[in-house]
Amino acid sequence: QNLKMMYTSHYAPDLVIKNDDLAQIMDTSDEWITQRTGIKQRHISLKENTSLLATRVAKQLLEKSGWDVESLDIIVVATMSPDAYTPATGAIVQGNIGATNAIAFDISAACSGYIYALSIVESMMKNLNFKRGLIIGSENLSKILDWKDRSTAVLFGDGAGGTLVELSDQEDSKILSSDLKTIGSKSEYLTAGETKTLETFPTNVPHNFKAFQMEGREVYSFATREVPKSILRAVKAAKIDLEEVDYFLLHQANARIIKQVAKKLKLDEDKFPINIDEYGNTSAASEPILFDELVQSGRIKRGMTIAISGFGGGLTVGTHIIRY
Ligand SMILES: O=C(O)C1CCN(c2ccc(-c3cc(CO)ccc3Cl)cn2)CC1
Repeated sequence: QNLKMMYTSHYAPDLVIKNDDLAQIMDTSDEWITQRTGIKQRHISLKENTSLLATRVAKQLLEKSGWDVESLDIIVVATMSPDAYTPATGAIVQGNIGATNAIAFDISAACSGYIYALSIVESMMKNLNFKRGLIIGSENLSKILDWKDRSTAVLFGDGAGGTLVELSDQEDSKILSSDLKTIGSKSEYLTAGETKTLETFPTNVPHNFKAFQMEGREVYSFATREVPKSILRAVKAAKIDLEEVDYFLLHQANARIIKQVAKKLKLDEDKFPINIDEYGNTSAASEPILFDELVQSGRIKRGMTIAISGFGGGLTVGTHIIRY
């Protein structure tokens, strides 16, 4: 049995903050942000937390598919900005949409979260004889950023993207191969939300929540080194040639990184779509948002072979080769 990507959808909050808006509140410029990242604007959530962004995507997917919500067997939300330690954002979504027959939980793999979630859902659906699943990448990064740190605050945005998947006997559409890798020795390079306290019986819980921090140069070089390797491992495992991949959907962390990966693989940049200009870096939401935009625009068609890669906090990297 094979996992088939059935429907895609995405949602970004209405408030759009342009680079010039940020230049009003911190020492940065549209020119610097555009040149160094490719970002022109980002969506910022004022009232919708991570579960609400994810719930909108879930409702859009149920609308688009016509599926009965009670036919869902599993819901996984990939996020590094959950509503809370508990309940899981996925469980909140399950309650919001009334998917009473679905088990629901979160996974935490930062910008590779959607990629890792796809593998977890595929394995659990095959093992537990599930039929239908919902995977959502959802982030409220604006709530965990240090808005005084211009080196990171300008890079991120809020949003959610999701996919309805179905286990099917058909051979036409499936995950051809998966490559997942974690380098925990470099985990300190990208952190957020660490709660430190030295008190034995702390009186003020939660302790001082630590905002997002990143060793940009280290993460940047990790990405340009590890992403091409992950793609090559996945292509080899799929027993196809690199040239047979129609599109490479890379985590939208930085436009220059995406171009550098294309160059390293000696492939045409047209095969590496970029929408970071519109959304900024939305971490776990970035791959499913890009995937939906390419399906909706008709650039990705049934029968095509796509590579979808995530990379970031952990540090983690992962690639699926999917025959769509
Ligand atoms: O050019 C410059 O000076 C700077 C150099 C540093 N840059 C970076 C560095 C790392 C990331 C990044 C972030 C995540 C987190 O989701 C995941 C994956 C990556 Cl590769 C994004 N930008 C921005 C431009």
